[in-house]
Amino acid sequence: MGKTIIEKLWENHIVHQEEGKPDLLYIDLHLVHEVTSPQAFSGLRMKNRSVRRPDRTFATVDHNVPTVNRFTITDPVAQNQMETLRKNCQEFGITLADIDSPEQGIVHVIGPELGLTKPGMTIVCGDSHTSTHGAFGSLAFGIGTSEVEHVLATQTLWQAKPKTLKVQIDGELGEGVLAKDVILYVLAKHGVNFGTGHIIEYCGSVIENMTMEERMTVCNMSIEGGAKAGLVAPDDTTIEYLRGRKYVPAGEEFEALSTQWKKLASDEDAVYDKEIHIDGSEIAPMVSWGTNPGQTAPVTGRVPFLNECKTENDKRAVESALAYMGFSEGQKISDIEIQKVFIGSCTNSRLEDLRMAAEIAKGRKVHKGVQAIVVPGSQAVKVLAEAEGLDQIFLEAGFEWRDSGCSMCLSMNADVVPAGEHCASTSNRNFEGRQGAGARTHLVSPAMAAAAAVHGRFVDVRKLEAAEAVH
Ligand SMILES: CC(C)[C@H](C(=O)O)[C@@H](O)C(=O)O
Ligand code: SF4
Repeated sequence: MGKTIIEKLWENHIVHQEEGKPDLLYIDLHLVHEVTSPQAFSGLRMKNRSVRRPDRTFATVDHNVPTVNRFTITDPVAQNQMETLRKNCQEFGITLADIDSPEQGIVHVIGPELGLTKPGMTIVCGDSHTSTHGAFGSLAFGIGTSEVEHVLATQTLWQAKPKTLKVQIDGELGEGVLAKDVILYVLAKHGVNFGTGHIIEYCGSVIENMTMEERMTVCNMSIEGGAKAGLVAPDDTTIEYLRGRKYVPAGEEFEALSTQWKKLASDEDAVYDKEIHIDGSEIAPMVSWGTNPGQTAPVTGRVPFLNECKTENDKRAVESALAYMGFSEGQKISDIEIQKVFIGSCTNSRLEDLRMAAEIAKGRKVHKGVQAIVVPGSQAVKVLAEAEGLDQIFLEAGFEWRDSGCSMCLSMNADVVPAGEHCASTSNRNFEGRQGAGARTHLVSPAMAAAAAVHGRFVDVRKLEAAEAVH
């Protein structure tokens, strides 16, 4: 019987295996940020240990960096975490993309951008959205702080082997339907637990036709479906994205690596523990209306009526989401008024995402009473976006143009949504209080977020001009 890419990656990294116990896996790349690493380094220090492979470890600051006046950090907790990471990296010999580095950015944006992320690798980080790196055909997952310490000390990790899940998305996406809509649709249809205990392989024509940026958006939210990780087999798109990047070998070595990478693809006769099939042509631009990413509807739809809930549990979840979000049953998505717009996060803050938002923003104006911020995922994305004039498009339309960081994705820095306000956000999580106490998050694509900024409510990006002719 053939093997899935998931099994191939797993087996390639086993250092030690014993019946009935987790496997010991070798870790190729360990990414580190300021929030989940301080205790891990303290642990090392207490035990008098060093970092086993500083050359396979790379750090940056992202969660609590300010996105305006970035060198004036007023929050003492943020200041302390960043200072601690700086000291730890110096002491243990780890490369740090610090706040003043042109390589600084959200850890899941800079890994791929620098070519640290490569096919065939095991990649870990003390952060749940490490699944993003799976887009490159790597086994990438988030770990806890004690595991961060274990990897720092040994470059290995104990892991029980998860099951395999194939998510095949065939057909073609309609105009205006983006990668974010694809993953939101999967979550709306299959719920936030469909991936529990599994590693997902995404495949099918829709995935094959996606750029690396789009694949990253999809893999990023695997964790929202409960999966351990999500990945896409490497192909020519992957190889062309990586060619010439800073940490990727050049010349003949690159060609040899590319040949190896392609062999990772699942064998024709590989069998998965579970499969999900989706027709891409059914997907519309999506908007989350509730307090988990599965509580999502097409922009043309509405929030549920309570009597549509199939179980008591469902009903309770919908009831509490409606109360938190301030909605009544059956309310139309297009009637939701928004006050904040956040274009950013490791889900949707790469150059392509910003281009798609700018396309909508161009020649339009942010709606009165709406604050809209655009936060590039890395300083490198910022430079590239500015080189093609995207900052000017946004600024002329009334958006704010910021420095890179996690920003409004979670309330760990100054970018917070006030209680009761609705935010159209290109991020990945919408639970209660995520963007600030009482904040109401709606997960959408970059195009949908930009359109919401212009209209002050959700509009169908596929019918933008028609909508504007009416108003
Ligand atoms: C702060 C960090 C531990 C957290 C995570 O692991 O995901 C954050 O990145 C998030 O998105 O909630
Ligand atoms: S952008 Fe958001 S989801 Fe991504 S790492 Fe930062 S806080 Fe987590």
